[in-house]
Amino acid sequence: MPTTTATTTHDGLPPLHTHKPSLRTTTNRVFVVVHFSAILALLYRHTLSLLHSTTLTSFFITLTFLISDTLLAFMYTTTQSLRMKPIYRTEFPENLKRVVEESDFPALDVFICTADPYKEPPMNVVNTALSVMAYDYPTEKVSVYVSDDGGSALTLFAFMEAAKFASHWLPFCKNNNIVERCPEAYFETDHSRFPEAEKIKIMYQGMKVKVNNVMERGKVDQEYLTGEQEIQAFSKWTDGFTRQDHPVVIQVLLDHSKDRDITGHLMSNLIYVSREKSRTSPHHFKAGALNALLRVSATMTNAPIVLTLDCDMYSNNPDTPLRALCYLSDPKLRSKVGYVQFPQRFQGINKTDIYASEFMHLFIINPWGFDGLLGPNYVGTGCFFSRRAFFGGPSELIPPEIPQLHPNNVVDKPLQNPEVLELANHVASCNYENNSTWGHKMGVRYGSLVEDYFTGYILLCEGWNAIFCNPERAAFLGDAPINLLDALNQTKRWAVGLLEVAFSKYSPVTYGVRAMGPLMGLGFAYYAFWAFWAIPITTYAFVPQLALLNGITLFPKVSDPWFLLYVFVALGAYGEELVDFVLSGGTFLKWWNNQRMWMIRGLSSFAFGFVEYFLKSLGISTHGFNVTSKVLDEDQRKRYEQGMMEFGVSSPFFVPLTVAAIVNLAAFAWGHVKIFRDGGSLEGLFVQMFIAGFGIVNSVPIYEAMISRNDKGKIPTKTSLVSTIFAFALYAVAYVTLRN
Ligand SMILES: O=c1ccn([C@@H]2O[C@H](COP(=O)(O)OP(=O)(O)O[C@H]3O[C@H](CO)[C@@H](O)[C@H](O)[C@H]3O)[C@@H](O)[C@H]2O)c(=O)[nH]1
Ligand SMILES: [Mn+2]
Repeated sequence: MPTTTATTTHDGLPPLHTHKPSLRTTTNRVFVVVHFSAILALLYRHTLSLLHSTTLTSFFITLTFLISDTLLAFMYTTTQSLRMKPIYRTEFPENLKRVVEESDFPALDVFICTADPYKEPPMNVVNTALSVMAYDYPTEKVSVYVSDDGGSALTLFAFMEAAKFASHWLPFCKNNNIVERCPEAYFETDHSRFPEAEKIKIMYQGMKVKVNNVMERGKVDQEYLTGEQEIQAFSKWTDGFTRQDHPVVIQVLLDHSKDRDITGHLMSNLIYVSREKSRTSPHHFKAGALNALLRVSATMTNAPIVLTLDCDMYSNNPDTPLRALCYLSDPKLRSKVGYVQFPQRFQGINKTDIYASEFMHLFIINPWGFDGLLGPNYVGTGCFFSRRAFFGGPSELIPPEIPQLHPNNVVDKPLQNPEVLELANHVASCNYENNSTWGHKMGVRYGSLVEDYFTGYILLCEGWNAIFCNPERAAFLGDAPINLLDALNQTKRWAVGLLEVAFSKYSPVTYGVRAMGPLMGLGFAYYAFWAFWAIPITTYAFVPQLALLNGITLFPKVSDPWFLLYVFVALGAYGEELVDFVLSGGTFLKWWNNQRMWMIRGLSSFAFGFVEYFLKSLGISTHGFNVTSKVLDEDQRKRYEQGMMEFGVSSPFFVPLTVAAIVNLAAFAWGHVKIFRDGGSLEGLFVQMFIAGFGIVNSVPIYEAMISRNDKGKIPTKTSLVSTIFAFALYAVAYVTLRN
């Protein structure tokens, strides 16, 4: 039986949270010993055959499998660390007000990042902001900061409209106790039982039309502006203003000391920030944006709790800050907890999640595993930080360069005080960080395209703990890519960013293990070396098949006892994943697609990520943060909902996938010919036939997209042709090398 440890804050006070270990802990631990022994036996066998290889070809083939299987074993070991002590938490937000007076709740600064109005429609960003402004939290304590790295007047315009709409939307939500506080999501369903709902819906749609008009024109015309103040706000967009080169823009859109909603209640602060940009200084993408916000917010409100959100992650539950507080205000945890991470969960995923973008392992399963150790990784959004965590480890504060940025500083001036605004502008300038430790010892860390992973990891290394909070009703809902190319580009960016950490002096296998112990270190290494999957996946996608085409046997016969070992190792690994996945709330089909996407990424995102990383290290190319598009194409959306894989464009990503699909099919067919026509024995070729067959089953969407589809999402003929040529070339190379 699991033991339940309830944490009571003080004598007699009700508990704020509890947690229990996973029931599978013991099974997991026993299984890893058995399974790992089998893996070692397999590697031993490879080593023996390597030593006894008779020809150069067999030597190289064995070496390839030895390397691939060693990498598989390494990745396997890293994931096991997260199976050793998973825990599940529950919190009791309903008890919070009995433990902490509402007036003692800490203030909350919310950061929302956006970077490009054409890839991240301003109306979506507005929805995210409105959903958090409507939190069930004392309004005077909430400040929402929008960081616009796109430096777009269109986004500012949308937010001016949003500020007006908020004065209707916020009281409507609170007075009617609406759960769904993101207007777009709310109005998707019918709400005729609230008389005002219709009126507000019309208002919302009016705002949408206005914003979309401005978007279409690409600029904010004077006719849309009311009053001197609004005109003034856009005066910074002069002719020389571009997204890469522009001054700081900070605009207070709502000021809680004076702006009231239509029922007369004060509203939370809403502040638009676009940090200064110049082509000559590095801006460090989202990490830079967050650091600028950390400083700007410090000068204006300096709330002790900071929530970071991506523009596409709206709040789906108004009590979320209370849940975070259940941990952040617990006196037993308070001084050690650096952040409380909520999982990324998504809206609009299709029934079987064809692109595996729910990332069940990344966002749910592994965080449970981390949570039983020191805490989950930070995933960039939906995370409540203690501001203090950005300034050195729990026992050693690194003071910022000016006292106003100190996490304990109390801001005693109003938001729009000229001195405050002047300082806010100063700390958002692009030279501010020169000769400072921002991004290195302080704030969000620089040097990786996955600033989230890197920063969370470093905070944990510094001695902070973190909490994984996964309430039943999703706290936040975000957008996932709905076409294959977007999905693969996203994982390629992650793969590159993770390699940047893997090969830095902070590598989890060295630095991480030293700082946090082997289990945490390995858990983080699993991600750092993510791109390494490319090697075994590519090997298994091509080598057994090319050997089969040339009649060469690579694996033990079915009657050989070693065959059983192979079966056990493979089924064990796959089976364990399946059990984990399904018991964590997934379905069999989602799991199936998840494993397919793992292979697809291996052949594309991971492989290309690898190449890109090494080209960059050699100084041959550079890489940037390519923002994922959140714009929905209606046709694409329909195909996505029907579960069709979207190719459409010709991209190098699709070539290895298509080549693999062709080679596997050819090998499988040729294997049959050999067995049935030439009377070959299935015994020896069984494993290779099985692998090719498995490849084929996984490639079904690719065959469909090559041959039987006629919609815009099919594989372009050019890609099919190029891939066929590559497949032949591979065959030719194999023929020449394997047959002698
Ligand atoms: O120069 C930049 C680039 C991006 N962003 C913002 O970063 C967020 C994430 O970008 P997105 O294109 O949505 O990337 P995803 O791959 O979907 O994001 C995941 O991966 C990122 C790291 O690669 C993390 O920052 C995110 O939180 C995490 O959800 C968005 O809000 C962007 O507006 C900026 O503010 N400035
Ligand atoms: Mn995103």
